[in-house]
Amino acid sequence: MAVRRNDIKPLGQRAPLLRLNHVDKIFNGDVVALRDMTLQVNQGDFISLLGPSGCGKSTALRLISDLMHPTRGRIEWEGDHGRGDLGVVFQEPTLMPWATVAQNVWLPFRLSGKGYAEVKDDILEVLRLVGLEKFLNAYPRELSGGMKMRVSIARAIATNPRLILMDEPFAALDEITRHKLNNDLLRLKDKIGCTVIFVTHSVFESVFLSDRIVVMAARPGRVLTELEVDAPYPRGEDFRTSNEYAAHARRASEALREAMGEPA
Ligand SMILES: Nc1ncnc2c1ncn2[C@@H]1O[C@H](COP(=O)(O)OP(=O)(O)OP(=O)(O)O)[C@@H](O)[C@H]1O
Repeated sequence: MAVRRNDIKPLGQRAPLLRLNHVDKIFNGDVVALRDMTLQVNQGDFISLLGPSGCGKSTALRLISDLMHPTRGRIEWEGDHGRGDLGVVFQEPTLMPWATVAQNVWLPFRLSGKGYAEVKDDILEVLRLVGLEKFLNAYPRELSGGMKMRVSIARAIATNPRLILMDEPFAALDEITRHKLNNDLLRLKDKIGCTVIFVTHSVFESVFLSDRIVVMAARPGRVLTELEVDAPYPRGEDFRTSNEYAAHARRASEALREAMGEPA
C-alpha cells in the first residue's frame, strides 16, 4: 500500500521533520527575496505561508524542494533526505494531456523505476482517496478544473512523501470549488496524516486549513510572525461559521495588514 496512515500528534508534541535555519536568498546580488527565515517544520504540521506578493513564499518552497540553494543559512532535514521525500502541487495541475488519469498518477512511481502493473493497486487507492476512482481511464481534457487539481494532489501524495508542498493550488478555481477542495484536503489530511506547507494569499483559506500560519512581509521577504490555529481537526462547515474561526481570521488579517505596511 502506497499511502499509509500517519497519526498526527498535538501541536507541541510533534517530531521535527525539517528546519530552515537563518536562510537568506539574494538574487543578482541585490534582490533580497528572503532574509533570515527560520522555520521549524514538524511531522503532521499543516503550515500556511501567508503574505503579499513578492514576500518570498515561492522562493521558500523552491529552496525546500532543492530547486535552488540558500545564499546564506541552511536547510536541515531530520534523517536522510532523498528523492521521493517531497510531493509538489502547483497552481496549475500540470497534467500530461496525452496520458490518462491513472498514467498521470503513475508518474512519480515511474520516475523511481516502478512499472505500472506493480503499482496499479496503489494508483487505484490514491484515486479513491481523492474521489476519482471512476475516472482512471479519463483524459485531463475530460475533467473539470477541480477534478484536474484532485489528480494533481493524488499524484503528489501517491508515494507517501514526507512533505507535501502546495503553491497556491486553488487560487485559479472558483470560490465554490475552492471551498469544496479545502474541505476535501482536510479530509485527506485526516485520513493519511500528511505534513503540508501551503502557500496562499487568502486569510480565510489559511485559517481554515492550517494549524500554523507563517505571516510574511515583502521587501525584503521575511517572516513577520507565526500564528497558531488550535482548533481541532477534522474541521468542516461548523468551524467555518464559528466565532473561533472569525477570531482567528481577524488576527491573521491584522498581521497581514501589518505585513503590507498598513495600520492595524
Ligand atoms: N529567479 C529570480 N531572479 C530574480 N528575482 C527573483 C527571482 N525569483 C524571485 N525573485 C524576486 O524575489 C522576490 C520574492 O519572490 P517570490 O516569487 O518568492 O514571492 P511570492 O511571495 O511567492 O510572490 P507571489 O505571491 O506573487 O507569487 C520578488 O521580489 C521576486 O521578484
